[in-house]
Amino acid sequence: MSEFSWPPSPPTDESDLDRALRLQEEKEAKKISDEIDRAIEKERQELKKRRSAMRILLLGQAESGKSTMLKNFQLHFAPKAFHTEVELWRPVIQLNLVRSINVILNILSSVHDVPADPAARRLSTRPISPESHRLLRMRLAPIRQVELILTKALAAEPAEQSPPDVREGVQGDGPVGPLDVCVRPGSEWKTCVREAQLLTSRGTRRGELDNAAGILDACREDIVALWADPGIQATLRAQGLHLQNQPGFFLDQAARVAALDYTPTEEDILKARIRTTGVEEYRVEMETATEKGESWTFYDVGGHRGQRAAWAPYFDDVNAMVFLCPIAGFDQVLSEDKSVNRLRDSMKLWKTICKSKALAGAKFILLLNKCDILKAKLDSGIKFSDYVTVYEGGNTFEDVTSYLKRSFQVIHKEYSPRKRELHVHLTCAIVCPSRLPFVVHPMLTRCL
Ligand SMILES: Nc1nc2c(ncn2[C@@H]2O[C@H](COP(=O)(O)OP(=O)(O)OP(=O)(O)O)[C@@H](O)[C@H]2O)c(=O)[nH]1
Ligand SMILES: [Mg+2]
Repeated sequence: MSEFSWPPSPPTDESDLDRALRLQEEKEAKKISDEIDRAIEKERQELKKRRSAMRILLLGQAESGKSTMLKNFQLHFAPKAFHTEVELWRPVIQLNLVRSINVILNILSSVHDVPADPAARRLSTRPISPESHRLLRMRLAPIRQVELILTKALAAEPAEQSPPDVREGVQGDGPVGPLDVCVRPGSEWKTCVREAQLLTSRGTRRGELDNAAGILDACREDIVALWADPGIQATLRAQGLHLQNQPGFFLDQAARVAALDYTPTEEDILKARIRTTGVEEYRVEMETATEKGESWTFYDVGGHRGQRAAWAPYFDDVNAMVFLCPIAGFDQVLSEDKSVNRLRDSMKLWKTICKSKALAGAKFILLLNKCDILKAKLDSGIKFSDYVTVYEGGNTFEDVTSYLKRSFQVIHKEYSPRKRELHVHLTCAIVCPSRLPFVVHPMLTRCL
């Protein structure tokens, strides 16, 4: 036995009385130690129970990154559950890709002359489409069928086809913009995809999803050529279209996404776009060693203006509120109201949330999101002060973000019904592995 082992070995000359006393002391010591262990375990269980009761509300305007932040959180804390759903995201991402392709095809047909009949061509005032574009459009015509198949498989709403208006923040007038994938509330779309995939795996007949994947694969080279074509890029620029900054942009990954054996990566899933409708409840059953056994409930809301009335019933009952502001939207307008600047809408919304008495007891976390796009915009020369005219600082990422941080903090201080701590972070929700869970989790844990 080592000299440090406990309890120490009794002396060799121990008398009967000493032995009885020693055994008594050891019994007492064990009792105390067991009590301490029990108290620690009880505290641990109680903490776990309280954490299980953790309810977090995610708020922010549409496309601010709420659902993405939740996916990122799941990826980190419940990776097994996240990975069981990888296959379900394939048709969503394919649909995201296909909608971008169809937007380009719509634009090409709206700016170029198409009539095959020479007489009609002569009468048209529109520029003649280059032969290469005409051929691409012809060969990519089956992509419209793919959009129909995937829209049906996801039980999604069909997208507006015209006008093909996807300038910054302008996604058509209709309820579903040409790039937005809008499915039924909750995870019903997952059930639909599961059913469609089951049909395919039974092999009784070729599933619709297989047909869609087959067409996409056959069109792969043309899709890549469409996006790489300098003439098409120039047309998009001339129309003020920056598809790269739009949600669910996968054209730069087309060769991979359109392949028959495509499997979504974690990053693809974070980039995939599905518009949230209503308020969706998600339970994240934590799998990581320290948090194992805990279950956190998130309420992920739809951020479109028409959805915001549904938020209020959830205010009373949450421990924490995470507000996302997509700060890259300073030069964009809302898709639902083109007269409203996105950043201004976010600030107004923030003020309303700060003022809310029902949320007065909740901890607040503010995530200034889409920092990657903000940086790219500022670096490309877009002037922040052209859109926020009161801003007099430099056009650097650091200057702009510290101004935004201050502005949000001032609103919070001024309008909160009572003094409350505010945690503010600059984030990019599509990065993985991300710092986001490490930032958000400790702050949420402190809310208990
Ligand atoms: N580049 C970039 N894209 C992001 C970031 N965060 C989210 N996105 C993308 O932005 C799009 C919209 O994000 P969502 O999470 O669906 O937005 P939301 O707030 O849930 O929107 P609603 O459900 O309509 O309220 C998705 O395609 C995301 O992948 C980010 O930090 N950077
Ligand atoms: Mg959402």
